[in-house]
Amino acid sequence: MSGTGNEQARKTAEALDHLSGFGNEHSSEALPGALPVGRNSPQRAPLGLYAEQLSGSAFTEPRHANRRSWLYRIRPSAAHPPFTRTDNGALRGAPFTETVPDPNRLRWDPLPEPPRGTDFLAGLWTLGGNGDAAQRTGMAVHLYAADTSMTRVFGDSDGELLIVPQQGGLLLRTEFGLLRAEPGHIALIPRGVRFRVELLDATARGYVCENYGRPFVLPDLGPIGANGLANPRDFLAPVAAYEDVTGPVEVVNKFCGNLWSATYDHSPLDVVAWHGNHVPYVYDLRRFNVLGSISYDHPDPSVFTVLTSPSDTPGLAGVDFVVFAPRWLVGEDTFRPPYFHRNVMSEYMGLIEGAYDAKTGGQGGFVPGGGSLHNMMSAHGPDRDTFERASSADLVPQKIDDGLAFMFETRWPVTLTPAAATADHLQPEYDRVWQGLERHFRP
Ligand SMILES: O=C(O)Cc1cc(O)ccc1O
Ligand SMILES: [Fe+2]
Repeated sequence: MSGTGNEQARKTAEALDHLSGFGNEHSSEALPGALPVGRNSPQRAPLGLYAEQLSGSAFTEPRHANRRSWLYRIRPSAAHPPFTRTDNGALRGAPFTETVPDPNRLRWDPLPEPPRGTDFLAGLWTLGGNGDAAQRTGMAVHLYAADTSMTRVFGDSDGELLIVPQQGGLLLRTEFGLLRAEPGHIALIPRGVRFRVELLDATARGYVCENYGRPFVLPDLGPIGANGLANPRDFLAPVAAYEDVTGPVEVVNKFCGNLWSATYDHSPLDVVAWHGNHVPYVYDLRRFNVLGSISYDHPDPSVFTVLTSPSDTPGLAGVDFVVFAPRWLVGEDTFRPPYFHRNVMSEYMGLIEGAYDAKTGGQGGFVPGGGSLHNMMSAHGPDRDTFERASSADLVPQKIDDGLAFMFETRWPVTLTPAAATADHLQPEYDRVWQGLERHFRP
């Protein structure tokens, strides 16, 4: 996309209005009177629009878990030609069965540069995942690298997409309106919602958690109280905005792991008004209210949970999204960085910027745009340099503000795609960060 194109997208992105609040029953109309009052499906919807319900939960799920939106659109979604299979590129879906699950600690450098002309969808590269899209369980880890705005439209029937930009801003044109997601923000596109990604900068890179399971919600706060962690009002949904475009538009649908394409004779981003709670949103991770220990010991990272996808077992997430945001460390007589551990949950970590406090062991390690995978029960923790430094550090209050890292923590091991298992950017020597940890035992 030309510089002018990006400038136009940036101007649009910087002027957006929002609706605030997580999980709210929002409503919005781009034209006055477009939203029916007092009923969802009048005999004739206002302004000659078509009424359509988009369900994100079974009709009969309990009220707290029930998700649906009503869309008032120029043409009904049903007015489309058949979809035919198209190339999946480097995108894969669950079940992941092409490699043997690997118990080793693994770490990758950033993705290589994309070929010129790569849009967000073509730039998606699947690292691995678990569960089964057709069973609506599990998750996948994708990364993306793109240099071109999409002109086509994408929708994922398999799950919701949690997008974590690492470099380059994104303008998300969705059925519900426009959202801006810069590095340090997250964007969530619910299952089935159609959208197009335009680049706000020359290139864009980031991570995507595709969640096949129950939609992400805010974690319960228990004794923390009524406030803290990610506060609901900081989640921003779009206001209605529509494209009244007649002419060929390619629409790509991901269905049970494969991409399917159809050329519509209009843009499906033609929703003039909507109401409901199955809506896309963005959230600025710097708004996260970080809570931690103000006495001793390093708390478990669950205290940094931004969003959680619950399973049928209380407290056991299909996947948690966790952020390691700037914070103070004040623990007394405490080894302050992440401890050595083996976890039944599997941890994929990414770095948006700067450094991560468990991996201070120098250049070429855990770098922005890279990622690490510590699968179920694999032993990991601070690297040698971090351990040595933190074991003898002067325990004055210390501000950690030189990085923004995150974790997708999932209940099942992550099985790699062949592309991830054999990637040139897979670091062959990652194990070495734990070599040379000396024996200090003095019985
Ligand atoms: O492995 C990691 O770096 C993630 C992590 C962070 C932390 O603060 C405690 C446990 C944990 O798994
Ligand atoms: Fe860990």
